[in-house]
Amino acid sequence: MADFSSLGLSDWLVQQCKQLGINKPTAVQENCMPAILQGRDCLGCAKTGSGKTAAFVLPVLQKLSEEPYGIFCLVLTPTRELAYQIAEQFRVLGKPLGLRECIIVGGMDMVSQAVELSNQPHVVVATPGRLADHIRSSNTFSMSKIQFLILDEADRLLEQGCTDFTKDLEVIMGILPAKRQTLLFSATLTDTLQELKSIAMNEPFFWESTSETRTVEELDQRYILTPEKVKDAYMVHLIQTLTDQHDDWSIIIFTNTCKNCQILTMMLREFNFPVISLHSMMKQKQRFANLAKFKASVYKILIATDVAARGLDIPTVQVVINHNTPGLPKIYIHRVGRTARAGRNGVSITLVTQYDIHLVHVIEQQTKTKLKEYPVEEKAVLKILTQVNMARRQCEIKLESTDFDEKREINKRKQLILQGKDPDLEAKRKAELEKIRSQKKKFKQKIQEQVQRQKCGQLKKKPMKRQHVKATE
Ligand SMILES: Nc1ncnc2c1ncn2[C@@H]1O[C@H](COP(=O)(O)OP(=O)(O)OP(=O)(O)O)[C@@H](O)[C@H]1O
Repeated sequence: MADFSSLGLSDWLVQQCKQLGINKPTAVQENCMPAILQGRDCLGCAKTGSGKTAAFVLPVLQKLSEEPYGIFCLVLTPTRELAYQIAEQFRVLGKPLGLRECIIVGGMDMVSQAVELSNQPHVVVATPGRLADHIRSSNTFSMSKIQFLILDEADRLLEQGCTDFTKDLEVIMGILPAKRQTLLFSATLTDTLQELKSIAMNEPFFWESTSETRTVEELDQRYILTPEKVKDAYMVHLIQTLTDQHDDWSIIIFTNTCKNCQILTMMLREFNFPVISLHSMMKQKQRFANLAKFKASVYKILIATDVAARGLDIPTVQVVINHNTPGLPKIYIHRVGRTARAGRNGVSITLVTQYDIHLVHVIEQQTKTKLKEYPVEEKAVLKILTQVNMARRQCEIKLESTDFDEKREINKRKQLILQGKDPDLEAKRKAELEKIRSQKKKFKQKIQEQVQRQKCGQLKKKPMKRQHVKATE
């Protein structure tokens, strides 16, 4: 197996790695770093927790130490928390260089960001929306000398999910030099491979780990089959059991909406669990503060939406619970990848209701693994069922009395405005679409009823015909 020196890193960088316990390159590092150091574009696809960040940070620092000038490297990433994490890796590994990095993400002060950008940092780590805003609104910085463009979680940046980055990416690409190295990394590149290849140029080097499965071997993947109405009781019982048995374990619970995230947090607090939440309706400072408290194990349980599904590297996380079964295998892979990182063990437990069984089958097919049942003592769950459901209802009522829904509406409107859309027109369009859809549904129903009636009529007619024939015979 190669060591970092033989891959082309200078002694100072090898020493920096050692200080962080990074002694031997992982497969993605061993394979991608030489190509990057040779100046090639690179697409790297490796499992969660396999060291993809260092696979691009180390070669960038190596090149920067040889030729430092201007804004040297731009890293784009889908979430704000991830931007801070990546910037920290640059800061720690690049300390001997006196590296100046700057983080450009939404929810933080734009003026101080503009000042930092105009001071020509070596590395900019950004979420696309906020960086595009800076490009649109000021000309106090230049990215024309960029040597490296890195898209971390590249497939997420290109897909048109609930946050669509494509327009912002266009703005950003517009100010970057054509001559640059482009590096794209993710644990799930394959769906968007062709698009990604077109962003990278010069025959990119492509490396994908050859493993059979798409999740790590150290991860024990489980499921619990539960009726929808008993799901929360199963979750409370599960957390109680896990925290009783392992008081040093940290747990992340993923759920599908901000509102659910809020309600579950309130509900688990009723049961005195040390819970904290992370979702996109929280103020950014609160998001960072909560994540920091979870990382420092001040709170052992984090309830989050998919804003925390990708990239976050928190070694103490031993368990991931999916409160809802993810609708896409890709989301499942990233969520459960928050545990069992860098060779450690971990457990994932997915709560599966009667409506989600087909989703589990698709997940199993795509990840090429079989989820095993997690044994639960049903009697114990039934004992707490009424108490849990009552607590949930009370929390729902409490939340309804706050301005949470109103804030959500305002947030939606803000998002639409940022996308250049008129919220009122959009609402009208949505209502019209809904009307058309319901008309279509009614029309379809009518036709079906008619066909059904005709069929019945024919069935009744047929024996009559036979009778008639008989009669004439
Ligand atoms: N060569 C190495 N030896 C040991 N640990 C390493 C090595 N390289 C990176 N690590 C550590 O492994 C952990 C996971 O790395 P990283 O966050 O880069 O994973 P990733 O592949 O980007 O995962 P994800 O797909 O979830 O974003 C980090 O704590 C990092 O410090």
